[in-house]
Amino acid sequence: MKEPILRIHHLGITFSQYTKGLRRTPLNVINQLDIELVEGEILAVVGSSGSGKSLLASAILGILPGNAKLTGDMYYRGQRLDQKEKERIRGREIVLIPQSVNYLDPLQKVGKQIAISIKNKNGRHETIKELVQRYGLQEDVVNYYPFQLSGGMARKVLLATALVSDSKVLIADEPTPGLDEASLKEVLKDFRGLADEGRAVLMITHDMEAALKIADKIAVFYAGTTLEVANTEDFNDSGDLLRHPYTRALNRARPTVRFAPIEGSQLYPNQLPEGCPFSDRCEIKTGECRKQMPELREVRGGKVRCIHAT
Ligand SMILES: Nc1ncnc2c1ncn2[C@@H]1O[C@H](COP(=O)(O)OP(=O)(O)OP(=O)(O)O)[C@@H](O)[C@H]1O
Ligand code: NI
Repeated sequence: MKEPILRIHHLGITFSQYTKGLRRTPLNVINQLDIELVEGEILAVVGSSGSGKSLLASAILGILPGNAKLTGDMYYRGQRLDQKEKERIRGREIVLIPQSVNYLDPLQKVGKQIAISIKNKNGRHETIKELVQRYGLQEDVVNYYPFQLSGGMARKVLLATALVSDSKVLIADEPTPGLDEASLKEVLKDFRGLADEGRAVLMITHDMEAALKIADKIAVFYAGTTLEVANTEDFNDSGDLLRHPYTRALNRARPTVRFAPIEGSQLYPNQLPEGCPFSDRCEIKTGECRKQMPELREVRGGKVRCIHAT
């Protein structure tokens, strides 16, 4: 097996929040996130709103707010990734396409922002021109300021900026909303191209169909924990190859499978049951599930955090 370029092990995030007066209460929002990124692969991270997808990205890049406390370990190329190292490689070796397009510098023209990312100074102009055409942007978009862009256009600019960088790891947080069908295809193709060049891509998305189209593996997050890491092929109509009851439910909810919604909803971090965070909604839970958080373990070529998975 290939050594992962980025490994997140038992990541936890707790925010200390000021409540009445000067009292601080810790709010544990991420419990146990575990993922591995491998060069040449695309890992999609799926999970409902609030499951911790964007926080994972912020934790990797070292851009969490000051009141966040991290636990667990991260390794980049086998070396422990501390805050200083994160700052050193951010934007160079690990590049983020953020969820919010407010990330673009409002005071700088779009073309200039793309140009900064291009390592090879010769041919900059051509590279930008090519990207602009590829994503169907008007040619004069390079002279726009970010406020003059629509949401979809801004997203394409962010994508273009990340694509021309020389990074080893690309993290894209919800890259697809606001894209038309043709651009979506182009983006997914570009991600595949990056992976085929030997880079690693982490794609955070709500769009299960897009994830299944291009990812090699799918990590399923729920309430701040990784419940399963499955191979894309495991998501077939029967769902028999999937390992976790939540992943199977997600699979059944796909329009092309049965469109069966999942009952109940993900609880807020401070309301989670003891033990397995999914146990309050689970069809196969037993008393045992409430005792402790299950470990993420290998089952049939994937990983699952469920004591009943076989
Ligand atoms: N600065 C913060 N202080 C306190 N709680 C926070 C903070 N940022 C995020 N959270 C909480 O952490 C949890 C995970 O948030 P996160 O943004 O990672 O979710 P997400 O999976 O990216 O959701 P979405 O799909 O909506 O983007 C949520 O419950 C959120 O309310
Ligand atoms: Ni998010």
